[in-house]
Amino acid sequence: MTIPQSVSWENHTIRLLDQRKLPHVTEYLTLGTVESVFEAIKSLAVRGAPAIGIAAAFGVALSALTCKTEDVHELKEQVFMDSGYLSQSRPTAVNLFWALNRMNEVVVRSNTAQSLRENVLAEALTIQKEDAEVCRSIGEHALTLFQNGDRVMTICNAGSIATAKYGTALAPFFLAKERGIHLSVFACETRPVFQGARLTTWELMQADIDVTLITDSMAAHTMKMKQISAVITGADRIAANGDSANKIGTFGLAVLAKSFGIPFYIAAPLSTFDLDTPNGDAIPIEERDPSEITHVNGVNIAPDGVNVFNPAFDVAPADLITGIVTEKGIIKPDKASIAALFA
Ligand SMILES: CSC[C@@H](O)[C@@H](O)C(=O)COP(=O)(O)O
Repeated sequence: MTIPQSVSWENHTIRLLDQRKLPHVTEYLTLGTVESVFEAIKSLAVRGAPAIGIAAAFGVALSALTCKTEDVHELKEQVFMDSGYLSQSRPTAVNLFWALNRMNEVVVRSNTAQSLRENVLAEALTIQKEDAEVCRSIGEHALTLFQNGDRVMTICNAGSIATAKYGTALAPFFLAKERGIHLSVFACETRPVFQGARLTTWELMQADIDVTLITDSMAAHTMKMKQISAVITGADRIAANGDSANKIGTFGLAVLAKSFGIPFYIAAPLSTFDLDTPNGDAIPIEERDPSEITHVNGVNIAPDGVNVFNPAFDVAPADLITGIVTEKGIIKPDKASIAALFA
């Protein structure tokens, strides 16, 4: 695959693909402070649940490496403070909190300042490496759901740049391509920030995968006219009962899929499940700046002062989800199956 890596660790800094500039400009940010990592996550320079977790993990490594004390207690205090700060960058993707918890555990069990620094960097690199393997497995399982010639709809970008590699919902398309299986993807543009129009189309075109861009409002008509065979999306947080939060518009696709009798799949790693959240109503939904809706590429397209509601995510209830594709296989979206996954 020729798609660039969204996050990497280079020369004691984070090299970050600036996803806000894609597809027309491929530019990298060099992040050397925890504050710059926070800003990169908040402003969507890095986005997608697993990639946010990876960036935050490297942020914790930066915290440890840039704090100059040799007193391990002082160092721990600083790193925990920075970890807490990073946890406030975005509220919905649980991968952020999952990655920070993993990093915090490593901090707790480190006995010297030097070992702490070595351990946190090693853990961040492990989180990244594991995510690539996990995404490939998700792709393998998801590919069993599709047949040569299928037309599949997706929304947002759950691709390679939203993860360490391969993506979640897009992983089966990359694997299908490798194996000569022809799948056509219909990508919803994903207002307001256009992750579908800018990122999903770009990633799939880089890999020479058949992709057609539609606006979000064309989903129902396209399902009918183009004989869409399935919908697959990523997730930002899956509650203990299977309710799944993902990019705004996903809920609508799930309702439409049900109405057309089309299977609706969520593809996500175990790090996206939150067993402490009982159902979708308890998932915190991020609300973002109104300018994301009133402005397109900096141009104001709405009357000044208009009221705006800009939730970044919605929740597809479990009863609309046909199956959740994980690295351990495809499960039913219910409490028992999810509990069994973690048993
Ligand atoms: C593998 S990425 C899964 C989800 O994080 C993705 O579908 C999504 O909703 C991303 O939202 P974003 O606001 O772009 O971070």
